[in-house]
Amino acid sequence: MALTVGLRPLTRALLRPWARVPGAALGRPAAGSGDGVRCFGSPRVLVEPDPAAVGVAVMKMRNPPVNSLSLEFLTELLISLEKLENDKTFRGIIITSDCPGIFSAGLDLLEMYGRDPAHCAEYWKAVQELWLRVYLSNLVVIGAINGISPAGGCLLSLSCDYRVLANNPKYAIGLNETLLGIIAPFWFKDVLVNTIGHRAAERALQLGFLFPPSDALQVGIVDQVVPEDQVQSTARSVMAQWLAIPDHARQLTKNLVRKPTADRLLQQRDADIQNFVRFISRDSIQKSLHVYLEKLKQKKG
Ligand SMILES: CCCCCCCCCCCC/C=C/CC(=O)SCCNC(=O)CCNC(=O)[C@H](O)C(C)(C)COP(=O)(O)OP(=O)(O)OC[C@H]1O[C@@H](n2cnc3c(N)ncnc32)[C@H](O)[C@@H]1OP(=O)(O)O
Repeated sequence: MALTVGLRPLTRALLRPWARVPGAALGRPAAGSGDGVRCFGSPRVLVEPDPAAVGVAVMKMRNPPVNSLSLEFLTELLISLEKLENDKTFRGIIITSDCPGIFSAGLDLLEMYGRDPAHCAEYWKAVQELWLRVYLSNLVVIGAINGISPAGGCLLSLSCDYRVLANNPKYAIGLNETLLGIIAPFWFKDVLVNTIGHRAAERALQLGFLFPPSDALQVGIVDQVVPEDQVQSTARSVMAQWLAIPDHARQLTKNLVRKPTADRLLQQRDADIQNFVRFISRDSIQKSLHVYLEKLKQKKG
């Protein structure tokens, strides 16, 4: 039976079909242009132009305590990314965190636990949308990963064009869904397989590996590991290298490489939402989430 996905006005305004082709005309006015200071403020997403690099924006996630991807946070991220995408003065974004020690704790478990099917459907649609937005962005997207990034946080990192991870043993990265008693959806899995290969992904996904920096570099889930105080400067240097390539050639090539993976979701978005809602609504899955949330609470003592 088809689910009725009732979207709230803000989310509805934001979420629209994906048909972006690199180089295609973008239909919205340039956000923030004309005032000389392009700064797309929102409560949880700080976006400012990089003072040291023309055409580069730094996007800082600040949804304390752990940058969990709640529906509101996802919506703000989407709005900021759309503004940047539509502002032709920007060619690249560095995504980083404003929460010390945490890049992102992944999807907000409270959006999936004890919620009704309509809410879960709306939430999952926003998760899909953020992934598509980042994964298919025409901009160069560099992840300056300055904290731990499990599950959805790892997917966000994997969707960047390049990942720089701070060398701190606490900053583990990986798709750890099985540790929560849930599973990574096929498009999370596809992105991991594309990045680290089939066999490594098979092990990592089943065992819910969270790779510390040295292992993360070795398996290829990140591209570079650098001292913590050099993450931002390294991301800037890498950005300069990527921006040296003509945009149209880079964008078309990115699309060539990434479109087949994105299309697998685009061709079955509604079915994916229905599968998610059915799965997450199961008693056994809700029980697993409850146990995991309790463990997080108890950890505090
Ligand atoms: C055949 C069937 C087919 C079906 C197909 C459908 C497939 C669909 C399947 C479903 C897929 C769902 C995918 C989910 C992906 C995810 O992203 S799940 C989230 C995974 N995240 C985590 O495991 C991280 C959990 N958090 C932590 O490990 C720690 O919090 C931390 C290491 C990030 C930080 O530690 P610390 O600094 O010590 O802070 P804490 O005290 O632990 O946390 C502070 C505060 O935040 C709350 N919190 C932490 N993480 C989350 C989160 N992800 N969501 C919501 N809330 C979170 C934590 O409970 C604390 O809250 P309180 O202060 O106690 O209120």
